[in-house]
Amino acid sequence: MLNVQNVGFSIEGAQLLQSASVRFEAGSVTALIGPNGAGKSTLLRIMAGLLPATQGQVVCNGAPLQQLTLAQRARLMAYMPQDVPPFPPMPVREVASLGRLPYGESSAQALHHPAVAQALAEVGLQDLAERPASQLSGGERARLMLARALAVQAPILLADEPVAALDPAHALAVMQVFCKLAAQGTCVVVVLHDLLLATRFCKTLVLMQQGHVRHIIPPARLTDDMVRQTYGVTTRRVENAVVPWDLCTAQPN
Ligand SMILES: Nc1ncnc2c1ncn2[C@@H]1O[C@H](COP(=O)(O)OP(=O)(O)OP(=O)(O)O)[C@@H](O)[C@H]1O
Repeated sequence: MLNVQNVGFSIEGAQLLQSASVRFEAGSVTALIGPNGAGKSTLLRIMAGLLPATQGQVVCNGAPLQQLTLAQRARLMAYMPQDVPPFPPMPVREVASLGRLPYGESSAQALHHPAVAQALAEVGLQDLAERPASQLSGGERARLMLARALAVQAPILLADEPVAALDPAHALAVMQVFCKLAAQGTCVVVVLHDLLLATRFCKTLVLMQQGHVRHIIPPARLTDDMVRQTYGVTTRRVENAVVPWDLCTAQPN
């Protein structure tokens, strides 16, 4: 569905992404994992068409991304950014309804579209729907950004650290929503630092380090050595999921 072909990105002499090639399939949840500064957000932003690749291309359903119009892209892909901006004092429901903008609906239609109510319920914000968004806590703001993306009901969902600010219950609920969407055919790509959630819920892991895609593997093939070499931490296992456990005495490669 989304084919990243030999994509690189450099700026002011710094090579942030090196010849990345990854295919993201419909009906699956893929995690982009890797340490701070590995290039995960850069790759996600290029996939969303928000940053132009300086090498290679992203092909979406057979068409290079730059051949799609902005309107086509907006309906095809929903994007949740890593940084949540301060919201104006408009109601939570209205912020979520901005996800309907790509469809040219009136604000009233968008506000009452079932996708908006569903998105708010999926992130557990239905009871705060009429509250000014400016009053939300950090985790609630992150959930609202996700609700706005979910309200698009796009076949591709790109989310940058959607659970980083969430408590365990909401983080689990959001991962379950991603799995449900994947089961309905959505291509979900999510940047995660939580290896437990990544290995438990995602079908594929794309392990990045220093601008390189190091491994594209199912969670079962994520070895302790890979984690040690990439993050400099030891691991424990809970069922089949990986938990970072201790700092290695040796520096990571
Ligand atoms: N304009 C720039 N010039 C030079 N380096 C930059 C520029 N913008 C970003 N970088 C660097 O590019 C690297 C990749 O950034 P990116 O945001 O993609 O990392 P990330 O894997 O998402 O990290 P994190 O987990 O911390 O969010 C970082 O080391 C960052 O400092």
